[in-house]
Amino acid sequence: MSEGSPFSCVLDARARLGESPVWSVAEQVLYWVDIKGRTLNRFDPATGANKAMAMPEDIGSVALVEGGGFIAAMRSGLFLVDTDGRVRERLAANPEDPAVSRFNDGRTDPAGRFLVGTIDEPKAGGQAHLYRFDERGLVPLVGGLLTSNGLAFSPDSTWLYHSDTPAFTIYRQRYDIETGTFSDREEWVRLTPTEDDRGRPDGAAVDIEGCYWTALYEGGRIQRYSPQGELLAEFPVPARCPTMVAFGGADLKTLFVTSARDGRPDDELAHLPQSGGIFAMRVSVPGLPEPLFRRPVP
Ligand SMILES: O=C1O[C@H](CS(=O)(=O)O)[C@@H](O)[C@H](O)[C@H]1O
Repeated sequence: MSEGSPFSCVLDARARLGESPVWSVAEQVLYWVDIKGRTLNRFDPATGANKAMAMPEDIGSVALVEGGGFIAAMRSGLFLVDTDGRVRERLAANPEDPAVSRFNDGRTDPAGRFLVGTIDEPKAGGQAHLYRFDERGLVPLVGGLLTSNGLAFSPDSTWLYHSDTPAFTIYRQRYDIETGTFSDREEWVRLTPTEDDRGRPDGAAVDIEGCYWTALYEGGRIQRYSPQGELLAEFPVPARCPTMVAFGGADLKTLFVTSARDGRPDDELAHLPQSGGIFAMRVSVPGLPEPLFRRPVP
C-alpha cells in the first residue's frame, strides 16, 4: 500500500497514457493500453509479468472478442487484433479527421455491440462523438463532445453512463439493450473545478450494486457514486492522473487503475514517481465480468 493511499502499484509501467484496463475472466489477466506509447499490454498479476505488444498507431481502447483477440479503437479506425497483437482487419474508419481526432474510451455492451467515442484533440468546440459499432456499421449517437469517456452500463443494462472529461460532467441515459439505442441524455454528476483541483471524470466501471466508479484525471483519486448520483467514497491514488478503473481478480473484487505520466511536471513526477503505473486495491463489492464483442455477421 502506498502512503496515504489504499492502492498499491502492481506494475511500475511508466506508461505515457495508460488506459482501457480490461479484465479477462478466461485468462485471469489484465489487458490495458498505452495510448501514446502505442502498446497493447497483457499483465498477469499472479506473476507480475507484463507483455507489451507494439501497435501501429495511437490505441485508445480495446475490448475482448468472442472467440479470441480484440477489437482495438485506434486513431484511424476500429480494427480486429489477434491474441499476439497482430492487426488483422479494419472494421471501420474514423469518420473524423484523424489528424485532430482519435478513438478514445470504448466498451462492449451486454449484447456484444461496441460503443466507442473520440477525442477532439485541439478541443475545438466539441467535434468529438460517441458511436455504436455493430451489424449496422459505425453510427454516431452523440455529438458535440470534447473527450468521450466513462462508458459503463448498469447491472440490468437499463442505464448507459458516459462522460465528457473536459466538461467535468457524467451523463446517463436509458438504454435499450434490444436495439442498442438510448433516450436523451441527462446530466447525472457535474464536478466543480477549483484552482487547486481540476479532477475530471475519466474512465469508469460499475459494480454489482450499480455504483459507478470513476477515475479523476488530474484529480489524483477514484470516486464511487450511488445509482442516484450521490458521492459515496473517494480513494486517493499515487498518481495525479488516474485514467480508468476495472474490476478483476478471481472474485472481481480487485480494482485496477491505469494512469498517465505524459506531460506531467517534473516536481509532480518526483513526488509521484509511479505515475503511469497500474495500481490495485481490494474492494468489498465486486464488479461484473466484461461482455465480449460479437463480430457482426455480414
Ligand atoms: O487523452 C486523454 O486525455 C483525457 C483528459 S482531457 O480530455 O485532456 O481532459 C483523458 O481523460 C483521456 O482518457 C485520455 O485518453
